[in-house]
Amino acid sequence: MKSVIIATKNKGKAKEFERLFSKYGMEVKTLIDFPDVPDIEETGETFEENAIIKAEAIAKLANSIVVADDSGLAIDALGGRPGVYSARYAGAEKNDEDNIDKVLSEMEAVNEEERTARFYCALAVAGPDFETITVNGTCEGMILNERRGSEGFGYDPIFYVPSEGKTMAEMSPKRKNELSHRAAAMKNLEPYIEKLSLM
Ligand SMILES: O=c1nc[nH]c2c1ncn2[C@H]1C[C@H](O)[C@@H](COP(=O)(O)OP(=O)(O)OP(=O)(O)O)O1
Ligand SMILES: [Mg+2]
Repeated sequence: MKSVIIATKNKGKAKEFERLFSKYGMEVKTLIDFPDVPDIEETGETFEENAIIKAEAIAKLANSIVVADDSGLAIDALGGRPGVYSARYAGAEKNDEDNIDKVLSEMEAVNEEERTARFYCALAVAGPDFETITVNGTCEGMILNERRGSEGFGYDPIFYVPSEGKTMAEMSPKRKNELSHRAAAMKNLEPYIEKLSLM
């Protein structure tokens, strides 16, 4: 089976990519299996820049084609925060529960109709002999006042998708992978999957 390296240490993302790439008959390897690989500092100002930084750094180390995902939550009432700081919003140790608590407290006084938000996902593909490419995907939703559901990861329990009547943590993993920002970005990656003969 063909395989692809995803430059992530996030177990939630890894699980989703396993499913998303299995559609192309591809197996996913991540940095979770390579604990010695150092954390790549995400110094970019945009999701795209950070995805490129991660993909290129790991592609260089592995001398291989690498995909990286940089993603996060942009809340309108918070001026787009937590944005590129989503993972470290409540501190450097990257704690999903603390991040959610911080968002909930900042959103406490915000009216229902002003609780609009979207998830962003930038994917970068880097490799030894081509120019790095990037694609994007988004998913629109609303920030709830409390957690709902136990699937998924990150901000999923407070991210409500009106068309589904569910938070992302209440959806099946299969359904989330049909409508998420990551799914949308993967759809945009599709033409390149063949072109880069990742398959
Ligand atoms: O589908 C999602 N459902 C809920 N939350 C999500 C999702 N997608 C991204 N997020 C949040 C989690 C984290 O707070 C940040 C990603 O930060 P981001 O730097 O891209 O990932 P990370 O540091 O966890 O792992 P890595 O850089 O090794 O891929 O956005
Ligand atoms: Mg990160």
